[in-house]
Amino acid sequence: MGRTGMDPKVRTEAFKIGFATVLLLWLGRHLGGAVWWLVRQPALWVAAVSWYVAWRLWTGSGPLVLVGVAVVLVLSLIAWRVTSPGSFRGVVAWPVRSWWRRVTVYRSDWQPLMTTLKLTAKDSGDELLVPELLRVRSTATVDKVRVRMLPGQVLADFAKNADRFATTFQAIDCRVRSIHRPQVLRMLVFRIKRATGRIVEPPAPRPSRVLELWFLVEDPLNTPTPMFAVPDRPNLKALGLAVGEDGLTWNLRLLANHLLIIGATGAGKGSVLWSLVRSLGHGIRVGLVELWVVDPKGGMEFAAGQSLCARYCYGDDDTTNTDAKRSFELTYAEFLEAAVAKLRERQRRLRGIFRMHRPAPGDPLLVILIDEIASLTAYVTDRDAKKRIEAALNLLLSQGRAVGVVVVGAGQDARKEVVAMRGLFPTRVALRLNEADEADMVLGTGSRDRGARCEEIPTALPGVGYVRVETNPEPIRVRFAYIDDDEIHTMCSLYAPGAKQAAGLRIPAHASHTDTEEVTA
Ligand SMILES: Nc1ncnc2c1ncn2[C@@H]1O[C@H](COP(=O)(O)OP(=O)(O)OP(=O)(O)O)[C@@H](O)[C@H]1O
Repeated sequence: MGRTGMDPKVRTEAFKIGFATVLLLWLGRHLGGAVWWLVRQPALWVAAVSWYVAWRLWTGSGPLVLVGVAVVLVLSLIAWRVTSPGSFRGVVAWPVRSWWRRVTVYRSDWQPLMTTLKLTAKDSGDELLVPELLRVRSTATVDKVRVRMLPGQVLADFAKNADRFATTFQAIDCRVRSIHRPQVLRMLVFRIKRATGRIVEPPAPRPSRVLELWFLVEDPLNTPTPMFAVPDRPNLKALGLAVGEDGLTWNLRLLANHLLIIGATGAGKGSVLWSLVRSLGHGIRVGLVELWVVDPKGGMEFAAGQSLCARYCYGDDDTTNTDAKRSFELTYAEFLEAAVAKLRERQRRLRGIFRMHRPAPGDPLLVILIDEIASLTAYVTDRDAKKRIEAALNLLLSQGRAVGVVVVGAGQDARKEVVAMRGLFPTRVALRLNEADEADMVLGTGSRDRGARCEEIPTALPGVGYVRVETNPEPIRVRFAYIDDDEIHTMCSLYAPGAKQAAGLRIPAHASHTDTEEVTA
């Protein structure tokens, strides 16, 4: 080794570049950057074109014409806002708000904040590197700010500063969410394969260096979520049940899924269950969906909706249990074993033909809905019943998804000794909980650190909770729609299996929610 520590056999050649080339390269780089920046400034373009048109009108036709055009423009915008509020928001209101918030709120304090939080770095030339503020997308309630992290940074570096971000930008709260890299080509290949009948898994999400900060500017969840319109044919991959912090609908994928709902007493578990049942209304009516309900609270939750169920069981003084000496808990076991028999029958029928059951009238999606799941797991005293229930439940949870048997369980207690099989539920909802450590028990380790502070949900906000889906570890805060007793009676008359939809009868849409405006207004 030589004095420099380099291999003496390796010779580094010196390249000489002329001053003109260096200047050209420098200009090319900076001009290219400037052009690219200009292309990405729609507000600037709109302003420039408006000024140009205004100037031409002023000089060509006089100020009166200019004022006339301005008045017509304003009136057109008002008419658009009134006749089609949804498109107006998407095309005008939210983009303008996004630009305004970016310029007035986020841009000026961005670099000082990054420096204070030590999220900047210096490159070899001593130039300060700052995480790049990419774009701001605002809804009526949330600003979604995209940031490109510096090399070496991870989401946790930002997540631990969420409170500081919120305070700096005067937001109610701030959530740090990861963004997956777009996979246009891989998704295209996946869709083509699926369209040609090949059952393939969608491409796994790819991490990226971009993350999103969600600043909650107004909380749309402070007001109850109105009921959603019941679709004529439920989309089992996206059932609208709740509203998210961005004021938009949160959809549940029920197909090939299981759902666990945990919440303290009065947290609003009933609203999640009934919102789900209601969204399935027409599916139940035409036999696309079959509801099997276990209601161990003596029928207190679901008795009013019994006519919607293909099977219904409430244990205790269940009329189907005629032998007084027999433990009522065996009724639960038999109920779940009947579901397992269905599962086995479907496995036999579909083996080698389909890998995924496709629900259809006559061959429905079976939804096994269990309220107070602890009554079937932890509180069972009959040992035989306990073993049989556990075996059946585990089978349904581990093998049911592919054959169209879905389990929806609700309860108050998420401890492992109470719901040992909680890991088998891909989608989980944590409503208000009593203890801080319960959020991680329900939603998975690290969920509380990612913002799911369920113990802080006020008792005055029943139906508010955090949802975590299998494909995204970040919990989403939502509020479910509340379904009252009158609505349950209406549902029974409209959606009971086989209920006739009279010709020409328009099923009342009830209160329907479609997007932010209706919620926050
Ligand atoms: N989504 C909601 N929006 C507004 N109010 C709600 C909502 N959900 C529930 N409530 C109110 O809270 C009360 C309690 O709700 P619910 O009975 O669903 O709670 P729960 O979690 O099922 O309680 P428990 O475990 O004691 O049965 C309801 O009577 C209703 O007044």
